[in-house]
Amino acid sequence: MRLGHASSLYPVTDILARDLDAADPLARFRDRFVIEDELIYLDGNSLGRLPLSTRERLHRAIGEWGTDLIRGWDRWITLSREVGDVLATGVLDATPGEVVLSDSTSVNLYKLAAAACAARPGRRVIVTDDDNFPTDRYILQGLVEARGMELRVLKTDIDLGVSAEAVREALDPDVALVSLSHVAYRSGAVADLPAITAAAHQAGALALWDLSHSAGAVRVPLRSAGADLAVGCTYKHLNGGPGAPAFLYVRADLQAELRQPIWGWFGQRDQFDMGVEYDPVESIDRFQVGTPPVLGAYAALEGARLTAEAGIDAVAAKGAALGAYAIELCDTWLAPYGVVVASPRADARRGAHVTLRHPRAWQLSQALRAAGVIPDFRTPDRLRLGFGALYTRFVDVYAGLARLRDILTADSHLAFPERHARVT
Ligand SMILES: Cc1ncc(COP(=O)(O)O)c(C=O)c1O
Ligand SMILES: Nc1c(O)cccc1C(=O)C[C@H](N)C(=O)O
Repeated sequence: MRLGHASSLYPVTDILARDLDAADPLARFRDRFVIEDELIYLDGNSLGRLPLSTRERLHRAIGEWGTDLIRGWDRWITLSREVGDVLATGVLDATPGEVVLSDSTSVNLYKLAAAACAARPGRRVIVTDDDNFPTDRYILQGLVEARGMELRVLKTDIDLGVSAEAVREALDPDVALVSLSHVAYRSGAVADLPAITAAAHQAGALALWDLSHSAGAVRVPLRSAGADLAVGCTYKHLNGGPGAPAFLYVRADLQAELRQPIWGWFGQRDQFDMGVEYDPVESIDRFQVGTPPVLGAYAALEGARLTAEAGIDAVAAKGAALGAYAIELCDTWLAPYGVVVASPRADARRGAHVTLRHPRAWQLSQALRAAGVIPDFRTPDRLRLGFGALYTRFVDVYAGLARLRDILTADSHLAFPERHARVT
């Protein structure tokens, strides 16, 4: 599906949107989700929609709890690996045995960052950027404080993301780890994972990627880039549901070498022998900690399977096309009202969300909600529109931006109170 780039291609009717939906190879996947109203949901990159199969699977899982009781663990005990393998092969371009479902993204980031630093003794710097997601920055701040290390924070253009050049300049023999987001949460900018990973390796450092906004949205070239480490959530583009467990990736040849700091019994060799001393297995399981949340893991499994079934290439192409269409409509309709595209314009440099800048973004977000459109507000003045390739239609993008245009035309957002500045 290709979009042109001349605004004149977009007449102020929804005919093109309807044509694009008619030609969309993923259109049939929308029926696989619970969608019971006319809401225009453009926030799937905070929380994805509920797949029908997940609702059904969770009912079944609860039934299994009721009848199987402790015997259910015969199956549940390997569920985290089962989901990991679906993610590895169907979503992330990794190998079975390199990904496991575990904990939250925050906790996984801590585990892998600490393991990486321990594997590079004598090096005292972690490199990140000032627009990395808050939890990433906080986890790294805590880690360097605890280990007597230093956090080297790159200044980023928040619309364009972190550049490989900037990372290269920050590297020296003191750097143990580079920890960045692949797709930036605010702008959707895609970092050059292969180039940055290669630069980190050249400097003798490891690279750790947060894939929360990438998994199920864009291709993640872990294998071809020789990526070391990654973490990410399953509740955004993977539609795993609120609080669904996160995943972590460790390249196969690094697994036995790395030692993570939370020594739990789910990483232990012969777990049910209840050994006295911690003796972790050599596989990806050594990065697990404790009992997995089984219901959330089933939800993550169904979500991951849906993306794998659709195919990540088709998913990425649709996300890019929806974004390109939103950008065109913004240029055509919204630019005269002072709305500026605050995401990379090139499809290859953008994930599955588009961010718009406007001084009254908060009020616009409230007015949109009142008009049946759910966007996200992000500080300081950003309206973020997330596209779920499996369920967002081009007519949704059209209607969402048409309502934004109407709000701006009527100044109806001014009726909503201003947001008191809070720094994030
Ligand atoms: C890039 C990124 N990392 C991490 C998180 C959240 O991590 P956690 O699930 O641990 O709250 C988010 C969103 O909440 C995110 O966008
Ligand atoms: N994880 C979230 C939560 O627990 C509550 C509200 C929102 C979220 C999000 O996912 C926010 C999202 N990561 C973001 O990029 O802004």
